[in-house]
Amino acid sequence: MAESPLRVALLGCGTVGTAVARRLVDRADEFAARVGRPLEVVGVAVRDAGKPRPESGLDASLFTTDADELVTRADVVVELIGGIEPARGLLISAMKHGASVVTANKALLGEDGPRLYETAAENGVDLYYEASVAGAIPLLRPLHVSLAGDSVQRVMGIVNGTTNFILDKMDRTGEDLADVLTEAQELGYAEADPSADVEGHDARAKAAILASLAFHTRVAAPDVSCEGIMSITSEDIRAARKMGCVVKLLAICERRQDERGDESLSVRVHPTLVPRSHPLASVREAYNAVFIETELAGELMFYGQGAGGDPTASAVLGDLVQAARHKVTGSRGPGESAYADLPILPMAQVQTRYVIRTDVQDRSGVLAHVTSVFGTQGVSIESMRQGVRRSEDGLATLTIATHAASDAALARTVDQLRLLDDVSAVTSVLRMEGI
Ligand SMILES: NC(=O)C1=CN([C@@H]2O[C@H](COP(=O)(O)OP(=O)(O)OC[C@H]3O[C@@H](n4cnc5c(N)ncnc54)[C@H](OP(=O)(O)O)[C@@H]3O)[C@@H](O)[C@H]2O)C=CC1
Ligand SMILES: N[C@@H](CC=O)C(=O)O
Repeated sequence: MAESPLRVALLGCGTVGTAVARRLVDRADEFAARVGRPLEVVGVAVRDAGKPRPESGLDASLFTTDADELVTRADVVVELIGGIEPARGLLISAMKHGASVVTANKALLGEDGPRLYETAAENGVDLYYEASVAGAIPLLRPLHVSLAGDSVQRVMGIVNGTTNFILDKMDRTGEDLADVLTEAQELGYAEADPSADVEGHDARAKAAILASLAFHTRVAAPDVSCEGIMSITSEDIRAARKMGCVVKLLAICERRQDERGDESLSVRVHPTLVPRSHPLASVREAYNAVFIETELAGELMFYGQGAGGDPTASAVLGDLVQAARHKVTGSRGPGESAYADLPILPMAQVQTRYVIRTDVQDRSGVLAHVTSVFGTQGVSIESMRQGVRRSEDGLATLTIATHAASDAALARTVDQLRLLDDVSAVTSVLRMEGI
């Protein structure tokens, strides 16, 4: 007798949901072979059930607006709606009804991950979310499973495709941010509300997920210091180019140890100058790349497509197969590990290198005044370069690169610079990594 199918409910049929559905339809036999039983899509919850969706390959009768009912009659629920509610309530209800769940929803995991892990554990079901960070790249399972015997020191990378697409295009064409953002939206990379991308909130949620897995501790999105790319101008990009750098939005999660040996974490997202010779500088378009530094393995780099329907569907479907196999075989995958309970270092104490651009009066004594401000605040200067005097305003650009300094000391330095008569404006302050 033929095996009865495993029931799959899809929540959402947008950019990612459509790609997932299409593949399930086109490769039904392969999925049945991999899982050990056929997968049957028993329903798809959407906002507009009457909208024609021929690209999904699914029968129109499967579409419904009653997601609450749908999740009660599935073995595996795949959530691709996004946002906090109704996604959270639906996932919790699905797990309470005995379904394993797969989601690509980093906003929800960043906000309320522990509640979801607990519900999964209480109900003996799987919760998988590989697609939530870095789209297609197999990253979370290697971090959580493959590196479980090692000790992660640092995770640093480009985890938002939309902002990388924007910064890369600005670098290559000299265009302004607003023009390039529209193109990223049209290509399906951006979130429903693109401010989540450009203000760094999407990368912040991903950094929280990465730090939690890397350091076996609980980090939520609000714990992550976050600056987006809205203030980056084409002038910043040109100036970076002159210095042999590119600007990238990086997520950085680091384990620190003080003199007494006490451990803490720094988790942050901000635009960063990266030398063109660094591998992260060559990450183009909507690609993502993540470096992991561990005690035993050393440096690992993960690279691939971080956004878009098909690439993200790859990760979602991998999770679906895994969850479905467990349903068939009865064995569970790895659960959450959050025993370490490490404190998060406040951003003011985090040490990075900086590049500060100022417009100064081109007259004698100016360099001495500027360097004395840095000296007073204990910020060590690595190099200083003055451009030629501009005919239109008589000012010159002075670019100062620092050695590692705390965020707080740097902020005081910038405040003091702004008070100097010689300094007409501090035009840019950027952190620098990857040297
Ligand atoms: N796009 C990408 O490149 C990536 C996205 N992700 C994540 O994947 C998830 C889905 O993203 P994406 O496919 O781009 O999103 P879309 O906005 O393209 O699609 C969202 C889908 O959810 C449906 N929906 C919205 N609200 C409800 C609701 N209240 N009840 C039922 N259905 C609803 C929409 O229905 P309708 O079609 O009727 O409007 C639509 O089908 C998000 O969590 C996102 O962060 C992760 C990695 C990459
Ligand atoms: N909007 C996100 C989509 C994937 O997570 C991005 O641009 O990376």
